[in-house]
Amino acid sequence: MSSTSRWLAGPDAGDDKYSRGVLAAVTGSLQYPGAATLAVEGAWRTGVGLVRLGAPLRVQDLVLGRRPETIVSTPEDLGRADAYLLGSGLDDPAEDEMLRDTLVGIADSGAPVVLDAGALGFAMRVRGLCLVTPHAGELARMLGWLGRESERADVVASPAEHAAFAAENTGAVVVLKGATTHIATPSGAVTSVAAETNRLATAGSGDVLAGILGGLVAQHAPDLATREQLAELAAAGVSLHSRAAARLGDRPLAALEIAESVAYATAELNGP
Ligand SMILES: NC(=O)C1=CN([C@@H]2O[C@H](COP(=O)(O)OP(=O)(O)OC[C@H]3O[C@@H](n4cnc5c(N)ncnc54)[C@H](OP(=O)(O)O)[C@@H]3O)[C@@H](O)[C@H]2O)[C@@H](O)CC1
Ligand SMILES: Nc1ncnc2c1ncn2[C@@H]1O[C@H](COP(=O)(O)OP(=O)(O)O)[C@@H](O)[C@H]1O
Repeated sequence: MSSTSRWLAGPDAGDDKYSRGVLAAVTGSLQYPGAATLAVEGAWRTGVGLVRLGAPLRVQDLVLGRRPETIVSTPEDLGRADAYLLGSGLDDPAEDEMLRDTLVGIADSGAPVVLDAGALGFAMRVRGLCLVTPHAGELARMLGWLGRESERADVVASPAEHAAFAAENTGAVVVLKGATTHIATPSGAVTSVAAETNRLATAGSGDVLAGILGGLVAQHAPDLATREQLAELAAAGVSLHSRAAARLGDRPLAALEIAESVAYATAELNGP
C-alpha cells in the first residue's frame, strides 16, 4: 500500500458511520455562506462517516440543500466529533464572543483540529494535533502574529522556510498552499507536493481542500499519534485534491466540481 492510499482506504465489514469518523465543521458565515457547502462536500466525498455543521441558519439551509446527509446546528450545539474543521469562510471570530468561546472550547478539547482562513489565529491554542492551511497571504499574517513581520512576497520567495518557521513556532503542521504546496512539521521537515494542474487556482478551491483534510483527519483520528503522521495524511489529502481537479481535464473548473470529483480521485489513487 502506498503512503497515499494508506490514508484513503475504504471501510470494511466491521465498520459503521461512527467508526468511519465524525467530522464537525464550523465553516461558512453570512459573508461567505458558500464556503461551508464547498468544505462539507469535500469532506463527504472522502468517505467520512458523518459530517456535522455548526453555522448560521442561512448557511445550514444552503448546505442541506446540497448535502441533506449533513447534521446541522448552531456552532455552540455541534456535539461530539472525532475531529474538527474550523474557519473556511468564517468572519473574524474576534468580532463574535459566543463563536470565539465555542472555538476556544474546541481548541482546548484535545481533539485533532484543521484550521483554515478565519480560524488560523487559534493555532497556538489547539491542545491536540493541529493542521493549518494558509495560502501565502495568510501565512504572512500568521508570521506577523509570531513576531516575524513578513509580506506575502517574502513567503512566495522562500515558501518552505517560512512554512517550517510557522510550524516550529506554533506546534502545528503547516500546509502552505500554492501551485506547489509545502507541508511542514514542527521538527522542521518539509514535504512538497506539486499540483497536477493549475486549474486548481479558482475561488473556493482551498475550502474544498480544507474539507478533504477534515474528512481524512476524522477518519484516522484514533490512529493519528504524531505530527509526522498528520503531515503524511496532509500530503495524501493535497494529492487527492490535485487529482480530483486534474482528472476533470484541462478546462475551466468551479470549486464544487472539484469537490464532487474527490470520490472518483480516491478510487484512482487507490488503484485497481
Ligand atoms: N464561495 C465562498 O464562500 C468563498 C469563500 N472564501 C472565503 O473567503 C475568505 C477570504 O479568503 P481570501 O483568501 O479570499 O482572502 P484573504 O485571506 O484576505 O487573502 C486574500 C489574498 O489574495 C490576495 N488578493 C487580494 N485581493 C486581490 C486582488 N484583487 N488580486 C489579486 N490578489 C488579491 C492577497 O494578496 P495581497 O493583496 O496581500 O498581496 C491575499 O494573499 C476566507 O474565509 C475563505 O474561506 C474563498 O475561499 C472564496 C470562495
Ligand atoms: N497556480 C496554481 N496551481 C495549482 N494549484 C493552485 C494554484 N494556485 C492555488 N492553487 C491551489 O488552489 C487552492 C487555493 O486555495 P485558497 O488560496 O485558500 O483559495 P480560496 O480561499 O479561494 O479557496 C489551494 O489548494 C492551492 O494549493
